[in-house]
Amino acid sequence: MTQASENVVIGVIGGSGLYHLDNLTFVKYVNPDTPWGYPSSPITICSLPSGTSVAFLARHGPGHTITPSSVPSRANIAALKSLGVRVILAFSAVGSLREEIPPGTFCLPTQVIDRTKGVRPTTFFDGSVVAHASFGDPFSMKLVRWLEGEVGKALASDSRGVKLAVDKCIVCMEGPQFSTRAESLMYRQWGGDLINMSVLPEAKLAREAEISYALIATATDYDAWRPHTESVTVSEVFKTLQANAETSRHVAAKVLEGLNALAVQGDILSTEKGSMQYSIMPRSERQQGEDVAKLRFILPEYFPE
Ligand SMILES: CSC[C@H]1O[C@H](OP(=O)(O)O)[C@H](O)[C@@H]1O
Ligand SMILES: Nc1ncnc2[nH]cnc12
Repeated sequence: MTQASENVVIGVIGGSGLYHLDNLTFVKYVNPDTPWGYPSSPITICSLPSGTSVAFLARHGPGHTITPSSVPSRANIAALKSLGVRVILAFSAVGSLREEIPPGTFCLPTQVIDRTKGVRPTTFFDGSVVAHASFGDPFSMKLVRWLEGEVGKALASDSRGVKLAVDKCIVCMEGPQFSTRAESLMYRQWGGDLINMSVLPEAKLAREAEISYALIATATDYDAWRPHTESVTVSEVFKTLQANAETSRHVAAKVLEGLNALAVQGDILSTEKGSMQYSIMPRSERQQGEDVAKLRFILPEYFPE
């Protein structure tokens, strides 16, 4: 296993349609081997105009060959953490469950409803070391509040006229098939505003690794709830995917410099950093050495040699 810190503080995860940040300067690829295997794709280290490096990872692989249920999220989060990443800005193509969120809208959700089906590993603590991370606020609220202003400004400076919706609730479903109309209507009744297949377990694992995580959800379709309208298809999603990816690259280029400065200064990390200290169940001689060694990879401060 390689645990070579690149002194990169910000990680970007790209979803459907967002397979690179080629508007930033390419530096190199790195491919950390983690106790949970290799990430979805080699990670691209890119530099911002100031020379600051950021890490980019394509969630479904560079050729979109990994289904949402098979994304190696533990390896992805562990690999980013091993490079030094403390903040993840994740992008996702999402369906809209609300008339007022048309395709093309960018959203910053603050809540999640879990409709995954237990087929994805959801924790780093599945061996003899047990932990219960707080997840009432599944996104880093300091990060989300900062992004509301900065993403809003970035979108206002772009010619596409994309709107930003805030304080939304995203449903994470098990794909790969899209929802039935009945499910889509039910999610609306539950208070869901958006739907995707990817935010979990990614957000949970980022929390366990004490990484501040926020999602920029980019709406591609109206899912299946609208009467007299065709339910979502991949060709529908593709109509907005490319434009959303270009806007995402514009947003990333605009916000990453400020985000890096804020992360280095530290306050934006303060809710997540240190949060696992009291989430890990007390030590016992029954904890296995190999489990402790794996956890040392993501949380070395709690599992010293
Ligand atoms: C291509 S439509 C369904 C697919 O798109 C989203 O992926 P991502 O979140 O990585 O942008 C959604 O979650 C599904 O995985
Ligand atoms: N309608 C939808 N349901 C789930 N994931 C999606 N990703 C994009 N659109 C989606």
